[in-house]
Amino acid sequence: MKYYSTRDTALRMESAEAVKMGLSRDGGLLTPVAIPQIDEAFITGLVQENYQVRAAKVMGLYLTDYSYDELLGFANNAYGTDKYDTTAVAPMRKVDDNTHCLELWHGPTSAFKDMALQMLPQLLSAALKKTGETKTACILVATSGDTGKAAMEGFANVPQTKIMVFYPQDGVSAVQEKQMVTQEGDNVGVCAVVGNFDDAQSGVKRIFSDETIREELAGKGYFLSSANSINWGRILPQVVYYISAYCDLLKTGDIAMGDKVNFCVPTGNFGDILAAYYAKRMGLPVGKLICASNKNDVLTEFLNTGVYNRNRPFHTTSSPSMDILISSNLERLLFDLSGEDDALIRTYMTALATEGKYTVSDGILASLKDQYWGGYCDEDGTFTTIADYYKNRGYLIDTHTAVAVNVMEQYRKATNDETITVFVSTASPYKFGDNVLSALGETPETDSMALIDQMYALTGVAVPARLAALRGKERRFDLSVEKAEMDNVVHNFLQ
Ligand SMILES: N[C@@H](CCOP(=O)(O)O)C(=O)O
Repeated sequence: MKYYSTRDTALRMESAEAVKMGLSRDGGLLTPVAIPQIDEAFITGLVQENYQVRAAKVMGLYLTDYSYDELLGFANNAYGTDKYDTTAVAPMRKVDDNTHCLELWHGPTSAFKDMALQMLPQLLSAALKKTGETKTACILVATSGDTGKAAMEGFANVPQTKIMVFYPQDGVSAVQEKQMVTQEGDNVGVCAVVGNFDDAQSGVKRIFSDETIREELAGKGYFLSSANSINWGRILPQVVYYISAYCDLLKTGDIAMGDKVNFCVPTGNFGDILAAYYAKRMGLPVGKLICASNKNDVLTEFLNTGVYNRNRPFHTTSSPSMDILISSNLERLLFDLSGEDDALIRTYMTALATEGKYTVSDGILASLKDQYWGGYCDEDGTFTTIADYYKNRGYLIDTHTAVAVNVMEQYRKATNDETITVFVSTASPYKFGDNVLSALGETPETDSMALIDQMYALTGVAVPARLAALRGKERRFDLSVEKAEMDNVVHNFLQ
């Protein structure tokens, strides 16, 4: 399988090269030139397999310069019980006959990002060998809370890599910050940015596209790469869990082969719901993709009107990982829906960069509406949903998951669609204890570990071991910079 750029379809490279680069030099996203197709026999063949085998088989369709044994080895390393608190890896929880939850936070950092970021470092290390790379990869990450920790956890002490994470200074939860600033490893760095996630992400993209910086770094023996979902090696492992969820529903008899399933995904950077779209495009029987946003409703408006307009207030919410107004992965979706029209994508992305908005064609808008339904949930809705799920169903969910549940219910009300719907649970409630406790009517503690204790005392829900182990960990990083200083941070990090 070859890869090209959403902004240049003349480009060609192998998957190892695409994983290594992370982002195309032209600013576009590296994307497979074709979407492999799966049929009922392929899905049936996965049903009795464990998650690791499912991952190796699905990923092998795209990563044709990696062997099956290699991918299976990576999957065994990524998803073993030393990392995950359940052998199911991505377990399904039945909520009622029409509703299931795909829990993606059983990994080492208690967020869905682990599903890809326990895999990506292995794909990248292998890519360095496959491409004969002698330089060290400097992985730059922008995070609104979850990706940063998961990326550092995956890349800590991985040879021939260094990783620097930028997060918005006042834009992550207390537990997320504690996880990041206490990260161990000789090759990791963390820095707060005065600003929001979009500032951090734009800063990282600016460094990526600066040829002078690239040349300077090359002179020091480094090249830049990414662990954000702009890297194809992040999206692909996420495709796996949608196919796996379908297999699990077949296994339990909740659906029959060919039955359609909706997925409702809480969305910020558009990576997770894009992975569901790829699963559908591969031939998985999927109905609607329900795109759930928080008060930052740029995607909801876009899916309803075809106008993407980031010129709006940026809201800091109780679901900080979704506080994003520039959803990077939308570019891959538009590329696919436009019939791989790289010139059109360049036009849209230039307009986004210069005017902060673009409007898609009527044809693309019609396809968007056919595939997606977009809705958003404000803070009251988020809190009410957490309280309702806990009190009436005994299910403690985090703020991001609550946004998904709330929007799923809005969708059902608006459409009367009774298709079985899987909502995606992206993080443990313990990562967002202050807001979850407030939703349950409690006055939250301020310290991150006290919050964990308080939630456990109230609910008795098991605390993820790696979060409990944060207690007493010393802060290693306390750097904070203006966004214009991010280049210097990278330079200093690589001295
Ligand atoms: N929600 C993310 C933001 C970055 O998203 P990514 O999927 O592109 O890595 C976070 O928690 O950091």
